[in-house]
Amino acid sequence: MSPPDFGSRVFAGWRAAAPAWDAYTRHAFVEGMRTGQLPRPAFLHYLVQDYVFLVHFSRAWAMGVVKAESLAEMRTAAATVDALVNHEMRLHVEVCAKAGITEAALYSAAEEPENLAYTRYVMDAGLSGDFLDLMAALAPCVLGYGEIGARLGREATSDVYADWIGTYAGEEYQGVCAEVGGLIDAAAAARLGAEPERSPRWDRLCRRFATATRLEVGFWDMGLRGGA
Ligand SMILES: Cc1ncc(CO)c(N)n1
Repeated sequence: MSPPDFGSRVFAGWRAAAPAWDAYTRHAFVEGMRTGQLPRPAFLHYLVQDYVFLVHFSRAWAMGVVKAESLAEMRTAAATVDALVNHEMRLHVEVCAKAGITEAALYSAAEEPENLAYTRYVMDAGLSGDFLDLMAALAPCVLGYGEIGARLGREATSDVYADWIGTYAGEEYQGVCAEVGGLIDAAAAARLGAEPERSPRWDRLCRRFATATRLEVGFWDMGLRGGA
């Protein structure tokens, strides 16, 4: 249950088929957090946008509760909503408070186009598809940050962004990733059978995952722009 695949065969397959995966997980923004060279204004711009991202991302996970087809799926989706709104977002609120940005200002921040595009794409995946379509759009976010966090936890050469790295490298977030990896495999097995790669739905699911991965690259690009 450890990165990079969090014990999930389906995630490993989707990840291998997403051309932009390394551009996402090794983006200049990520490397800037690793070395501490990322300009603070870029980080804060990203973090404010990410707060709004997480509001909509939580709504998308809540749609997972709606689209679940078993109590086990419902439980994991509900637990992920809780982890997002009651734990992960604490990072954003606390770091921004130190920079003089209130939670009310975070909640009402104007969304950048890259942010809008990504969250509404994920929401639409759930609205137009089933639980598995939704999971393919959600997976790059959850598990990508788990992979980035775990790597930076090992490889960071600076403690400037230790709060961020600690959130995603920490036991709690890594535990969410392991649980979501298991959820995805079970969801795929229930709908596509024991060899999901052979299902006629497989290519479309890979494309969804690859598109969400490209939107993650855009999100980091947007963050860097905030430092200019
Ligand atoms: C853009 C983005 N992707 C993934 C995560 C992880 O939840 C996040 N906080 N923000």
